[in-house]
Formats: sequence, structure tokens, C-alpha cells
Amino acid sequence: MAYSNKPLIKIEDLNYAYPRRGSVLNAVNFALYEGERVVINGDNGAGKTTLLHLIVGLKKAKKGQVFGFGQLCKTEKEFNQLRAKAGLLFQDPDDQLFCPTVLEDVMFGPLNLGFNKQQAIEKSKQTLASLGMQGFESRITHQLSGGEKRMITLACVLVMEPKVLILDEPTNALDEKAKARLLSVLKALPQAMIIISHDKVFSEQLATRQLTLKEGALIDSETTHNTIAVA
Ligand SMILES: Nc1ncnc2c1ncn2[C@@H]1O[C@H](COP(=O)(O)OP(=O)(O)OP(=O)(O)O)[C@@H](O)[C@H]1O
Repeated sequence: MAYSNKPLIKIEDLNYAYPRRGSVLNAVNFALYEGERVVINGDNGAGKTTLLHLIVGLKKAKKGQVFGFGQLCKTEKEFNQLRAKAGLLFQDPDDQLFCPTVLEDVMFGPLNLGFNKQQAIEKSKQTLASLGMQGFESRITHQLSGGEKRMITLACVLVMEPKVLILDEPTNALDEKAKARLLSVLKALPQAMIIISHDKVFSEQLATRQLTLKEGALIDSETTHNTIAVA
């Protein structure tokens, strides 16, 4: 299929090193285009989460550039603009959930965007239902199971209707039923996405392109035949 030739997200020559650990990313180049679901795999500790955090500006590269929707991002303001359009699902749900109840957590984003309370409730309920999580609205967030928390964090991201989804191991802690539902929800979405996943079957079914992060570099892994409808 023909992709738009303007990347939504582009990184150029990105390098990152941690004190004591040393270099994790070494001149990484990558571009995400409309209509793509790019799955990135790689060994534990390869630097996948680091890469996602650099893309959204939670970490800053010493060398290299991040472009979000055509805009070079250097300042916090520029990364804020990128984050408004690129929703990140954290690897650990506890990093993303901070309200007493599920509904409050999901509503938090829409309220911040300026929706009124009733609109935020409606949007949140619809999103929860689309993930099979109807009935969880008044549950106490910190009492949920790992898999339930994962689905609620997904709702928190999806309710914002971002242009790009950035998902760090979305199937973690999900049982087969929840995983199948997530797969069908993601495949029905028009958004481009970057997904980190160790789950081979899930990746194979979801990805339009698969990459491996190895020794600090992103390399093509396998070709896949999935397609995505461009909105
Ligand atoms: N704050 C930090 N200080 C030092 N080293 C760090 C820090 N954060 C991460 N690392 C190291 O950087 C490397 C890359 O970590 P990262 O979390 O990006 O890997 P990953 O590919 O996402 O791994 P996994 O598949 O296990 O989630 C790892 O060796 C990790 O131990």
C-alpha cells in the first residue's frame, strides 16, 4: 500500500548512554508513517523502553534529533506538543494510574483537554466498554490485578484519541482473552503505532513492520503482510 511520505515521528542519529551501563543506543534512525504499526522487539535490556522515552522527550538524547509531526523537538514545550498527539502506554501501569477510581483515572485526560465532566464521563465509559472493561468505573484502581490495570492504562491512552500510539509491552499481564480483545481493538484503530512486544504471535498478527533493537541499532526483523486502513 502507498504510505504518506511525511513521517509522523522521525528520529535521526539518536545516541544514548547511561552512567555505568554505557551506550544503549548508537546512531539510531527510524521513521513512522501513517498507516504503519511498527513492532520493535529485542533482548531484555536492549534499550527499547529507553528509545520510546527518548521519542516522547521523557529522556533527552545527548546526540541526535527527534521530529514529531514535522517539528524538530528540543525544548520541553516542543516535546509537550508531541506528547499531546502521541499517547504513551508505560511498561508499568503503576507509573500511569494515580486516581482513586478507574473512572477518575480515565477521565483525567479528557478533563485536561477541556471536555466538561459529562462529556469526559461519556468518552471514558465508551472507551472502557470498547476494551471490555465496562463495570470497572467505580473500582479502586490500586486494588486491580495487573492485567486489569493494563487495560485501564490502555483506556487512559485511547480516550485521548492520539494521532500516534506508543505502546510499551501492551500484552504484559494479559490473559489470552484480553490479549485477543486488545489485538482486535488495535487492529481496528486507524492510528499509526509503535509497539514494543516480546509476544511473537501478537506481533506477527499486529505488525505491518517488525524491527529488532540489537547492539544499539534498529534492524529489520521480518516482513509481515498486515495492512492498516489509512484514515
Ligand atoms: N536509569 C538508569 N541507569 C542506568 N542504567 C539504566 C537505567 N535505566 C535503564 N538502564 C539500563 O539500560 C539498558 C536498557 O534499558 P531498557 O529499559 O531501555 O531496556 P529494554 O530493551 O526496554 O528491556 P526489557 O525488554 O527488559 O524491558 C538496560 O541494561 C538497563 O539496565
